[in-house]
Amino acid sequence: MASVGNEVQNQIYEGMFSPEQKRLPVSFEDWEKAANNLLAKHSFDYVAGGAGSEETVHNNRDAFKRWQIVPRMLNDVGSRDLRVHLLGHTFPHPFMLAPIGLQSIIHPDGEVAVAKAAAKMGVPMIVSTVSSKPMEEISAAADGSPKWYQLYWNEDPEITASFLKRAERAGYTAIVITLDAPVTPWKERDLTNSYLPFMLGEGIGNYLTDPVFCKKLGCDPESDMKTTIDYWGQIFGNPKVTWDNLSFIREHTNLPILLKGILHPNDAKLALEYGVDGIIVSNHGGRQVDGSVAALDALPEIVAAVQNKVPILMDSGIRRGADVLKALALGATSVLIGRPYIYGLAVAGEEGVEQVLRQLAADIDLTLALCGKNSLSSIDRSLLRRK
Ligand SMILES: Cc1cc2nc3c(=O)[nH]c(=O)nc-3n(C[C@H](O)[C@H](O)[C@H](O)COP(=O)(O)O)c2cc1C
Ligand SMILES: O=C(O)C(=O)c1ccccc1
Repeated sequence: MASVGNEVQNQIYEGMFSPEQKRLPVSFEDWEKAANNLLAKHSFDYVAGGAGSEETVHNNRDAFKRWQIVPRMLNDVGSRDLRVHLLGHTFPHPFMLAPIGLQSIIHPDGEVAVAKAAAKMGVPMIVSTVSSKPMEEISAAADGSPKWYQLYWNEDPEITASFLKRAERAGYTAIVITLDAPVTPWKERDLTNSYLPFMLGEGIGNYLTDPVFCKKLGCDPESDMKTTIDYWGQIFGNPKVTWDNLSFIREHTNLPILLKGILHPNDAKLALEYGVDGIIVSNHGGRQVDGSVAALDALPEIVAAVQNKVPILMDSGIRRGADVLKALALGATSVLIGRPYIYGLAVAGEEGVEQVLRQLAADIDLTLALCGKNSLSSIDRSLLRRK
């Protein structure tokens, strides 16, 4: 491999071309296939599936194909700067790990394995409210590496406040509020498999360890799982919240707040009015509304509406380096990946996640160079042509 630029590049490529890497898949499709072979059908379907006919899952991918990269030549790409500056921090790569709940259904080490792999690569992890493990344990595994906390509103404000306090104390540096899941979506694979893992107590690690939850429950949560899950079902989720409820979150945390699940430019404008610190354009990987706009297609109008006032991140359908560059060219500061790292976790635990992250980082680096660019900040709309 000729000239791999700087230290970050050297770390990405370490061992990548050694024969033993042949054990693990390379393409997204092969990771997905390997995960499908290893996981129980209901678990794989839970991850891969989307809402209804899964049209949105397909829309997300099709949207990337409608944009084509027009590479430039002779621009000195010997060393590339892949860093991203976001909310006062500098991250080595332009991607983060999307919040994904219930990871113990994929691998017994779940979020702990993911946190270790992310920390090795300096990739920030966003930890879900419905993580299998408690947020403190995941934070300890991340060993000082940056992580954000994703909040699902609870019916009970005291529990929500307790989660926010715990997140700040455990070293999380931003709060991501997910807006696009006010109710449980219509997911036909899960209904066909009769598999609703959160009703089996798979994603309640944060609740089992929460002093407010436990006090209200009035018993030791682990000793009476049925009562615990019933109570969790009563307080989890809050479809009644409105924009005005954001003030409650603001009052209970000093951390920056990002809203995840914005698709309409008018909602992006409202987000600015309500003083949030960032926006994540996302359709939850196609898991909520069947036949909804692809996240990438929603991005340009939101970028125009926000006018650089806050950073915009994007997820849903990112699979390869070129996808990341397209999202950045359309105005995203960084992106989130979901299923790709979960398939890495399914196939080879921590090592699998690390390998997926390295492969994506390498693909981004090489594609950037081949586009005639040597930094992410030099990417803009002029890199793309709409098909
Ligand atoms: C199995 C699974 C569980 C998820 N759980 C959460 C969650 O707990 N909180 C959340 O905000 N988003 C959740 N998401 C959505 C992801 O954060 C992200 O938006 C989506 O996976 C991105 O799309 P991609 O998988 O196509 O990359 C989940 C997605 C999957 C696949
Ligand atoms: O599965 C999901 O996408 C998700 O966000 C979720 C929401 C509630 C409970 C468990 C997972």
